[in-house]
Amino acid sequence: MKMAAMKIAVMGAGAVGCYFGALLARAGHDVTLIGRLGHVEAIGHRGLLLDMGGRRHTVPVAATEAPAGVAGADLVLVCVKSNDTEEAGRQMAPHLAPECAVWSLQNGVDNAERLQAVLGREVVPVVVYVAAEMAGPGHVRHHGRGDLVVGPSGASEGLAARLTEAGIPARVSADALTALWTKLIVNCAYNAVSAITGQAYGELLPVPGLQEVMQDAVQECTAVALRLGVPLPADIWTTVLDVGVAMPGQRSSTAQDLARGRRTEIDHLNGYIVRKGLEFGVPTPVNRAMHSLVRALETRSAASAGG
Ligand SMILES: NC(=O)C1=CN([C@@H]2O[C@H](COP(=O)(O)OP(=O)(O)OC[C@H]3O[C@@H](n4cnc5c(N)ncnc54)[C@H](OP(=O)(O)O)[C@@H]3O)[C@@H](O)[C@H]2O)C=CC1
Ligand SMILES: CC(C)(CO)C(=O)C(=O)O
Repeated sequence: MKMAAMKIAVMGAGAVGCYFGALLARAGHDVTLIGRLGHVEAIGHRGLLLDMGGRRHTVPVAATEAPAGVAGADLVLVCVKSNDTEEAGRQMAPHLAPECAVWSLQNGVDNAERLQAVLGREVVPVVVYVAAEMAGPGHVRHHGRGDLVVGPSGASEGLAARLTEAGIPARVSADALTALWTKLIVNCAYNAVSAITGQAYGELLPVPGLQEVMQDAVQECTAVALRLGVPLPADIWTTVLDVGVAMPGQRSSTAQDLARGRRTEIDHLNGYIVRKGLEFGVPTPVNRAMHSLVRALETRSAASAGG
């Protein structure tokens, strides 16, 4: 028997939100994207463009600037950057239906917790494995993967099954926090270094001494995770190294944000480790240096963007 379509809202119509929103709309779900005017107008005018697998798809989907677009949704996917979490939460809060499930599809380890504090309801952390970018207004380009690891909750299994049917492999795992932390540590190793040097991973890994600096950052992250009681994979450095080796041409999202004059998520990557280190008495000098240097670059790129 065919299951009824779900009503799904995406808060933050950017790369991640448009990619998953497009797949869900194509599978017949009633999707509303909530985003900025340029994207909303383009999507309203000619549909959402999705470049995937060497083809361009035009996906008819509702799009609005109004946070009230979450009203009546069975599921809200929160896909804003980590700096925008609280604001997005405050905007959505008055409109959420009582039974609506809220998932955080964001990098960083505390978005679900921060959103939960604003909304006063459960928010499920979801680890997102995808490479996607906005190619223009209402136009998303998919580069690879597209699977989710979903934190456990009463509704997680049922919803993950529906997403999997829609072509989004989603598995529920009690280890979602460990997976989020592993991703955070990868980001803490590469993102600032790539942003500061302007190099791709295949260029920076062979630089004498740089891997040792990255290893020091990873060791600090591991010490913080241990203090917080978060289990990590046994050889986390191998996991970190493998990511860079597998994508030699990649520059970090932090490097890309800086190049576009956008605020980075560094406060929620190395900056998070520094804050937690201070709170629990764990020294984090390498993460502190990475965080401060990227903040300095942000100031410079904002000043040049302003003229
Ligand atoms: N892109 C990728 O491949 C991956 C990204 N991630 C993570 O996913 C999260 C989302 O990233 P990504 O999709 O790349 O980011 P994007 O910047 O592409 O998308 C976020 C969008 O949400 C908009 N937005 C922010 N606040 C609001 C609001 N209150 N109402 C409406 N729209 C809003 C932003 O607008 P504006 O820019 O004007 O603020 C932006 O257009 C991040 O945490 C990222 O680290 C994880 C895995 C892969
Ligand atoms: C490319 C990757 C996986 C590692 O830095 C990433 O998540 C990012 O750039 O934010």
